Order: sequence, then structure tokens, then C-alpha cells
Amino acid sequence: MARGMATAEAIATNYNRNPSSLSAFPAEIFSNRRDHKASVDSAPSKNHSALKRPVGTMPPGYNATVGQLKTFVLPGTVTGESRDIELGKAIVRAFQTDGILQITMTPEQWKIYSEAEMASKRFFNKSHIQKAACVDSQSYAGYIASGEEITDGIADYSEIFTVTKDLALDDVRVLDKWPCHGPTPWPDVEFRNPIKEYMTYLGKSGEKLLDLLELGLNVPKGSLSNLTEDGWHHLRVLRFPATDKTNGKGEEGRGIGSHTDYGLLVIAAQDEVGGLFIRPPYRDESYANWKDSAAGKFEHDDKWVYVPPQEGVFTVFPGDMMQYMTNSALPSTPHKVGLNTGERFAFAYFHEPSFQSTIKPLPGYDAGQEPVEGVHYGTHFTNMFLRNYPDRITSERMAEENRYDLLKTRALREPVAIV
Ligand SMILES: O=C(O)CCC(=O)C(=O)O
Ligand SMILES: [Fe+2]
Repeated sequence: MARGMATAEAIATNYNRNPSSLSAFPAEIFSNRRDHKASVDSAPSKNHSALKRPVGTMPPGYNATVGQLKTFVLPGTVTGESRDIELGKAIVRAFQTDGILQITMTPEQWKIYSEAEMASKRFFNKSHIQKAACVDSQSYAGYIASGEEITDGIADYSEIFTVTKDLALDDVRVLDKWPCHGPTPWPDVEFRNPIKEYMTYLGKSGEKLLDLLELGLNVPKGSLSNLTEDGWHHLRVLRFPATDKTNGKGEEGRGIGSHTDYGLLVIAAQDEVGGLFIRPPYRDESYANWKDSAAGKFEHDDKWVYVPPQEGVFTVFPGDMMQYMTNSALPSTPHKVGLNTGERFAFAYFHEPSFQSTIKPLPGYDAGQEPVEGVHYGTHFTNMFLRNYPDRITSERMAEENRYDLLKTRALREPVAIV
């Protein structure tokens, strides 16, 4: 049965209005209007007199609007029927108004997410020596200690395990010294297996979202999803220390500085602690992270929206390449993370074009945006990692072996035959 636009919107609104679907968190959080400012230390307003504690779980010292995100249920398959078109349009509208949306986890995804989260906690519980051994000199995959990553010149407090395409040492791309190409230095299979499974599942959701976006943006089938054959999908498994338990290398209360991410879509998940802030699109603001760094932009102004943790959902927002392809019809969403009173675990999965692809504007969205010759995704990714990890062994080896220059060669700009 075909369902109309109202129904696609209704799916979204029902989730916002039905507190029973928000089991883990106080329903009152979600009765906030978007224009209501609230923070941990603000006095509860009349509306919140029934609250036992002030609104939400916002990190101390932050003052932001509490977001009411639209929540969507992805179909089993995207066939292109009218209800998919309406859903695609509703997703486009949500990105344009809010900059972020939620998708529900299927019961299977919930199980896979929970197992990945347990694996993450096991990993971060290991000794520093065990974690620090998980480094690779050719890929940027592996462990990043708290204070090692740099955003806008300041150390981030996040502790991270990054997963990139896990390539064997005898893979031809590794033998040919392609930048960023190499193995993922897993600590053990107890970590590797659940994390790989988590990525595989999110990959399927990422593909469905791209299919729906093609419908919602009214562009030919395949214009987004063809880019992700051999996509450079990657994942950051994250732990944030409590605000009073840092090593002093960064800025007080700051987890990760304001930034945009690089590819098509970010699919994130967080535990119940809370710390993510995003910036919805504002008409008078423009930025283009592939031209000039968007890191640190707007960091300290008051136009941020706090993303309250909600059990059983992923949050989704567009990345830089989506912004370029749509001429900013879907801007890459700036976001940042604050430290909270307790440690926080999160995942950020990046659904990306293939490393070799040159991204071009979508039909109907080509307004001569710069650079007119397109953006080489692998170069953008490499630039971002060089900027974030200037002192990592991978950056040093890339410089010593002149790997960066390979990005200009034909081999790195043509599809790879996957065997
Ligand atoms: O911690 C989060 O929720 C988001 C992390 C993030 O922005 C990133 O890893 O790029
Ligand atoms: Fe991010």
C-alpha cells in the first residue's frame, strides 16, 4: 500500500511524541521545544517543575538548545515506490532543517551494537602498553591515545580506535604504497569480529539511506550509491574520559573540537551519558571543509544543539562530499563533543565514496561549485588525517616515502578491480 508524505512525516513525529519509545531517558527531555535553552546548571523552568533533575544529560559548562530529532524507520529494501520517495523527501527535509536525524535500530542491529559496545569497553580497559601497540605505519587505523588527535590546533581528549579498510600486506595497493592503505592493527579477534560485524550492518543502512536520498533529491538512481562500490567506509570507536579525569593535554571540558566529517554520511551511536552537539544549517553561514578547514568554526558561539542520548537509535548527518555534490542543499553538519561527569562511549561510522573517486556535483545541483573539476575523495581524506595526526608514524612514513604524490597519479583515480 502506498503511503503519502504525511505518513513519512508521521513516522518521524510519532517517535518524538511517544515517550514510551524513548525508554532509557526521562520523557521530559523530549517535551522541550527546540527554541528552549537548557543546561545542567540552568534553573528548571515552570514546564520542568516535575523533573527530579535539570534537563537532560548535557555536559557541565555547556549551554545549548536541546534537540528534538526526527526519527525514521528504514524499510527492509528500497524499491523506489512512492512511499520510498516520500521517505527520501522527509529525510532531505530533516537534514535541511535540523542537520541531523535518527534512524531506529532493528532488533538485530541492537544486538550487534551492544556486542560492539562491550568489545569497545573491553578494549579501552586494556593497559596503555597493549593499546599503544595497535598502530600501523601505513594506514591510520588503530589506537589514538587521549590528547593525540588535534582539532583546530588543540588536543582532543577522545581515546579512539580507528578502523579503515583492512588490507593485507601483500595487497597490491599496500605493496604500491598507496597513502592510508594498510592493515587495521586489531588487538584480538574478540574486538575485531563484533566491530567488523557492526560496520557491515551500518554499511547496509548507509546504502539504504543513499538510495532514499537519491529519491528525495530527485537525482538518477546510482548517482550516490555507485560511488560506494569499494567505499572507503571507516569507523571510530570512541571513549571520552570524565571531565575531571583527563591528562591535561587539551582544553577543560572539551572532548573533540568543532569539525565536519569527510564523506557522504556519518552514522553515529552513543551511550546514555551524552556529549554530542551539532549545528543545524543556518542560511547566512557557509563553509567548505575541502577548501578551507572548517575545524574550530563557531566552536564557542551559542547556536549549538545538544543531541540527547536515546536508546535504540543511530544518529545520521551529512559529510563534506554530500555537501559538495548537492551544492550545499545538504550541508556537512558541524559537530563537537563535550566531556561529561562520567566517561562516555560512542561510535562514529563514516559511509564514504571509494578512495579513488573524484566527486562531481549531482545533476540538478551543479552550480559551478568549486573546485569545478571535482574533489578527489582520497586526497581529501589524506589531507584530513595528515592535519589531525601530524606526528603519527603514518604521517612520517608518508612524507619519507613521498606517498602523497601518488594521489595525483591515474592509478589512484580509477576504480580498482575487486577480486
Ligand atoms: O562522540 C561522538 O558522538 C561523535 C564523535 C565524532 O564526531 C567523530 O569521531 O568524528
Ligand atoms: Fe565527527
